[in-house]
Amino acid sequence: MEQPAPRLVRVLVPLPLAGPYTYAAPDELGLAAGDYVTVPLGPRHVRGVVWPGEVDGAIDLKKIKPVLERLDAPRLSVEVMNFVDWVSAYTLFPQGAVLRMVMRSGAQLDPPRPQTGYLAAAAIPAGVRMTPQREKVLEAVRGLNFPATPAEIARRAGVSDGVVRALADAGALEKIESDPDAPFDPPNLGRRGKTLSPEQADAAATIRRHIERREYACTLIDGVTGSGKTEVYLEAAAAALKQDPGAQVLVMLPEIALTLPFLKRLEERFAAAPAPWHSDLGQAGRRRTWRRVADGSARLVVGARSALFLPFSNLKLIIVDEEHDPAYKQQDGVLYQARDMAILRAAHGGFPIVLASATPSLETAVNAQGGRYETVQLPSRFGGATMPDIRLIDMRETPPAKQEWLSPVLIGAVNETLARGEQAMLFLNRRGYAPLTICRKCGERMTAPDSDTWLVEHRFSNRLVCHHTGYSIPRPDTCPHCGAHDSLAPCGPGVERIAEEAARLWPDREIAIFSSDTVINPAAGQELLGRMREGMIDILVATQVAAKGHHFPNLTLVGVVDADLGLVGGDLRAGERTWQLLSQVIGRAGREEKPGRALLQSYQPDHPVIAGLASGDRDAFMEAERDGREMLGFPPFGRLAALILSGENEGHVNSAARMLAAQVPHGQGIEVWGPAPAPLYRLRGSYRIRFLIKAARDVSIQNFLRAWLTDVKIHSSVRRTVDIDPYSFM
Ligand SMILES: Nc1ncnc2c1ncn2[C@@H]1O[C@H](COP(=O)(O)OP(=O)(O)OP(=O)(O)O)[C@@H](O)[C@H]1O
Ligand SMILES: [Zn+2]
Repeated sequence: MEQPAPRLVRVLVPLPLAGPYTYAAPDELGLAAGDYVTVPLGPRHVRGVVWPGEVDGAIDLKKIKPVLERLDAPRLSVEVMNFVDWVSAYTLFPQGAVLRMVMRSGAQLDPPRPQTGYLAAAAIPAGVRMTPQREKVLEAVRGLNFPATPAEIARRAGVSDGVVRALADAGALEKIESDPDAPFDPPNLGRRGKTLSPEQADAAATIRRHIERREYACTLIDGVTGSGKTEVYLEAAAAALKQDPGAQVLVMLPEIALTLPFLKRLEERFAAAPAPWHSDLGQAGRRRTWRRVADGSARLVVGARSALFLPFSNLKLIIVDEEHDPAYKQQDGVLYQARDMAILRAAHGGFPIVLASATPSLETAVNAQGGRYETVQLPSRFGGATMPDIRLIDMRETPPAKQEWLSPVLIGAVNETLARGEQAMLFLNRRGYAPLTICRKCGERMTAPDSDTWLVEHRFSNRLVCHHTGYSIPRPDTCPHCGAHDSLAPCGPGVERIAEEAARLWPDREIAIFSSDTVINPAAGQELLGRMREGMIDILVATQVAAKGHHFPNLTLVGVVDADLGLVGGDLRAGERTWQLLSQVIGRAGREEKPGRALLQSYQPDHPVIAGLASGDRDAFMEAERDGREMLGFPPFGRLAALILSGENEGHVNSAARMLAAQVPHGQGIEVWGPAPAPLYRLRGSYRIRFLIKAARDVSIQNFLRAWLTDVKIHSSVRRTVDIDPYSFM
């Protein structure tokens, strides 16, 4: 008798393959689209997802292998699967590479392993011998409000694991088996937020109307720094959560430094901690959030850009805070713009999205002007606080002392501020001590051996570091080129050097550096921010990590050490970015009753960006930016894509570039520039060549690239990376 033909399914695995593969679906597994499964792939077993859509007709049944098992996890929703397909079609990265962002390592699909943790026992059994080390453990355990592992307790107590285990064995600690995927407490929706000002209430009502209609709509909250945008969108979040008992809300933030204080704020608002998603979460924390987002029980999620790819079961609102922030662009792996993809997600999911910013991106501003987004405005600070007074310091007229960076005018302002018992921030968006190290003897510049990049001196760690690749070496005593002793001289300042100058000027004051080097983990960041808020720090020397979101009540002076810094280089968004960053930083000053001021040190005070910041005329600046981009047909008036060829064999990279250049297809409304050596021609030992493709708005740049790239076969050692809507031109 003939076997009945097996039912066939498509399975997408989280690998950069062409698309889903076909497998036989054993009846007993009862498979449906969205199920997580294990399938054989060559000699390996891999995890993937049963993908929607028809199996390709021409299939050799003899070659079809069966799905091996179905994994125990809630089905991936059709919406998320569609989203994976759209992101793939938009970015031109394979579906499997996008699915990988949803499935991660796949470890969260393993069955849960109960976690053993310990708390303080009610009493210490008689006869347990106490030692100073054991005392430390007991003290650490008494401070716990959750069962912790022996390793965690040991870390807190500053002893070895063995001490903890011995105490546990002696019965002095209580053993608790806990659910590693413990559900998140539901948000308390009966709790009311802060009483909104009339402007805030209007803004919130507009967004609520979109939520009630259960339709896609994009609303921009355009409000100055400190205007209370957060309170407005929290009202919207509450409304969406109330509307439907299963609804999920995602709040996206550009950076982890912002995430932690924000989690606290939400916890206060909803009397329950939201589900967090960020790089510092650890395996267990990630797993818990992932599983609870998948089963729908995590209703309020706060995360960095990758949170957009969590397996939501019922997402009903997305909020993108600081929507203009360039950190929303993912710069490795699948290259995507999380704000743009969030809008796509909401549009296809048929639910509202909210963007918030004090300095909207030009893309967003143009969409708002064109009526594609609705805008709600908060033109003044909450509670009557005034906007800071902004002044330029012309560095040509009042220069700093030799080998110093603060002009007498800024120094005077800091003195006044400190004398009033207030705090100052000195802002310089450059990590480390000095961006360049030069040999005074032979003129050699210290560069990375495998990249065309300068090595940045870091005094804390006494190393020279490449900021592009992370490569570093101990700071040498002799010049590697001419061998001269003690000849290496730092050129220019980074935050560490500014802090050194500040310590010379204000030796009795408390000075702290806030940058990603000095704040190595979120806990350290929290601690520093706490000290700053409480006024224990007089002068904070900071990079852009301190620029956004923070609220320091007693900070009244912001000094921008080098306002011109971001303007160099031919980046299409250099002016816009400088504007946004400096507006954010300035916005940290005077957020409560004491008025704030900002001083910008500049060697080109007439530059339109610098002059515009000083006059505070955002509309004029945006208008000029807009006209410039429109004239050149740059985004959002046209589309851009970059094609980067890279490889360790320079000859292969060059010939691939020539082949591609020779076969550029003809396309209406499309221009291809290049090939040209990338500004960073050598990076991590690879040679890099770039093309830039510009298309009119109504042309599919993806179709053009697909046609071009599938036709040309290049050497297998050459990597080809497509970057749709590039933000980096290096
Ligand atoms: N309706 C309100 N009632 C009481 N306090 C409020 C209200 N709205 C805002 N605030 C307070 O004002 C300060 C600024 O508000 P918020 O952080 O929401 O502003 P923002 O516009 O998001 O700021 P930024 O863009 O600078 O980060 C916060 O301390 C906040 O708690
Ligand atoms: Zn030398």
